Amino acid sequence: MSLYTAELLELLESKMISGPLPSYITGMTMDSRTVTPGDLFLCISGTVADGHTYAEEAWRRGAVLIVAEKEIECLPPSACLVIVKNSLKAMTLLAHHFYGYPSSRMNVIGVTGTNGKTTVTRLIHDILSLSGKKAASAGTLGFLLGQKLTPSPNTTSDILSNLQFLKTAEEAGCHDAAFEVSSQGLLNGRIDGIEFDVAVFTNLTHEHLDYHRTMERYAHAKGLLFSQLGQNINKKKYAVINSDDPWGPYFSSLTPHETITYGLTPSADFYAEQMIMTERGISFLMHSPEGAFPVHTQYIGTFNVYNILAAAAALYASGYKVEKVVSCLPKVLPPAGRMERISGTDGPAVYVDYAHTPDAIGKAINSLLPFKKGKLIIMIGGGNYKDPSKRPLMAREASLADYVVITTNNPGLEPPKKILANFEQGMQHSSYILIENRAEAIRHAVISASKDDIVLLTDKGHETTLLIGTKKVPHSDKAIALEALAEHTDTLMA
Ligand SMILES: CC(=O)N[C@H]1[C@@H](OP(=O)(O)OP(=O)(O)OC[C@H]2O[C@@H](n3ccc(=O)[nH]c3=O)[C@H](O)[C@@H]2O)O[C@H](CO)[C@@H](O)[C@@H]1O[C@H](C)C(=O)N[C@@H](C)C(=O)N[C@H](CCC(=O)O)C(=O)O
Ligand SMILES: Nc1ncnc2c1ncn2[C@@H]1O[C@H](COP(=O)(O)OP(=O)(O)OP(=O)(O)O)[C@@H](O)[C@H]1O
Repeated sequence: MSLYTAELLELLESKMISGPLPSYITGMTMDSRTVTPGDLFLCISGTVADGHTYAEEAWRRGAVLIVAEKEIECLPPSACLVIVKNSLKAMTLLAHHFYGYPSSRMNVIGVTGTNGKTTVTRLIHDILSLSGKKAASAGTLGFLLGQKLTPSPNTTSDILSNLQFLKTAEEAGCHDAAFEVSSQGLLNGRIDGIEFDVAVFTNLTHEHLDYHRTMERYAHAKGLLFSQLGQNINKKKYAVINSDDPWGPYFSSLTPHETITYGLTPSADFYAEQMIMTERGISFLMHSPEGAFPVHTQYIGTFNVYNILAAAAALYASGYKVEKVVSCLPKVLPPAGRMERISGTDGPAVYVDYAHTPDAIGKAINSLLPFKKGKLIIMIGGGNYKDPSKRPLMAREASLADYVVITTNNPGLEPPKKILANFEQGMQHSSYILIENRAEAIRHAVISASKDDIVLLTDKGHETTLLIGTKKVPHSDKAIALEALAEHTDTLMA
């Protein structure tokens, strides 16, 4: 793939060019470590590093054009440097042109909210795949095209990666793509200019307040997705809104486009009733603008009823028949590490989950309470200075369980004792224990369980590393729990 440089640079209003302009570029990157010969390298000033300091390395690796915000002295005169006012904005403009505006021809669904983004995007992806379509989704679990998964460091990746993914998806014959859209991603321009056709709001509760400071500012950041949806009023687009969430009306008000609501109340366009919960999954009757359909799923928890309604409403807004969507649901598996039951039928029931907000902890516990025969044991954790204000609230929700194991997760450079003390402030009863080491905490939670008990390990889900100090070490809640469980079940059965 290549593009004439002169055509590309015409997009930039004010720029200063020095050095000989190459005729064309063959790629674009903002990371010197990924430069291949013929690339355009964009210097971005980040929070940890400054891309301008890597310009010379990029040039040595074969970048033929450097776009930056200032002069770069170490570049040789033979290098072509284009100076712009804002390289992030320039990158967005250039990238849309370079990748050929794929979102304008595709159906792009953006999913935002505090909890449920991964679950809803994966539901959309898997339902489409099961109905024989090539589907794409992007989020915390990575970029998924068909069944090919490429990991990504962020929930919402940078604009270059997003556009490259959309282009690859379009070329692979994919018409629909579902993106998880985080508040940080929105504020940092990671989805700027992408033409969304459907924007989904799941819920808004306490999270990331170290970053946003207030719920109003957090809501404003998430709302940018809905404002972006409103930019092209000539095209039919939809906002899909959880009408049971107190923030629902705020998000609907941000777009002039049609709103489709979902929830558990009959006034919603998509609503659920007659819910039957078993340990194997939820069944319910889904009312929709196309009629009522019985739904059977392998998901557990009322919160997943909301996620399923959100996915169904988003697919309906995308032109798919509700009956077809519902017919695929029994085969859709929940994403890895989300209320994933890792134990068999002998011994305690052990679940690995990704709940890391007060709301999610409360909902995860409530989803298991109907099946409780003995004790419910929960493990909660946190670390690395990530929104310490949510910790006492998480502990308060965790107090719904009979026994609470409080531990760290990715402690990073934060003192473990301080993390545990933060959680301890919110405990509502005295049946809890503080264990700094996460692996030890998992083993303790599992061996404290009797045959009829339930163990819920939260906060880590699918992740496979643990940040200790500045080092990432391999770690899996699931693997440690399975090992402890195998030994413990033998003892219980002996
Ligand atoms: C604070 C923050 O948002 N950081 C994001 C940001 O990194 P940054 O601006 O700090 O980048 P940097 O490391 O300083 O580097 C600056 C520039 O130098 C370049 N560089 C750097 C090193 C080098 O050798 N060569 C080189 O060219 C980099 O490629 C970059 O262009 O841009 C990077 C690329 O897009 C992101 O991966 C990174 O996310 C970090 C990992 C992160 O943890 N972000 C969090 C806050 C976040 O965004 N979280 C939300 C999830 C929220 C949720 O749902 O829970 C998310 O969407 O992931
Ligand atoms: N609709 C929901 N309401 C409340 N809690 C939910 C909901 N959906 C999922 N959860 C809880 O949140 C956890 C994370 O779910 P999911 O990964 O779908 O959310 P997310 O928004 O993608 O999170 P993140 O952006 O942090 O990756 C789940 O393991 C579950 O405990």
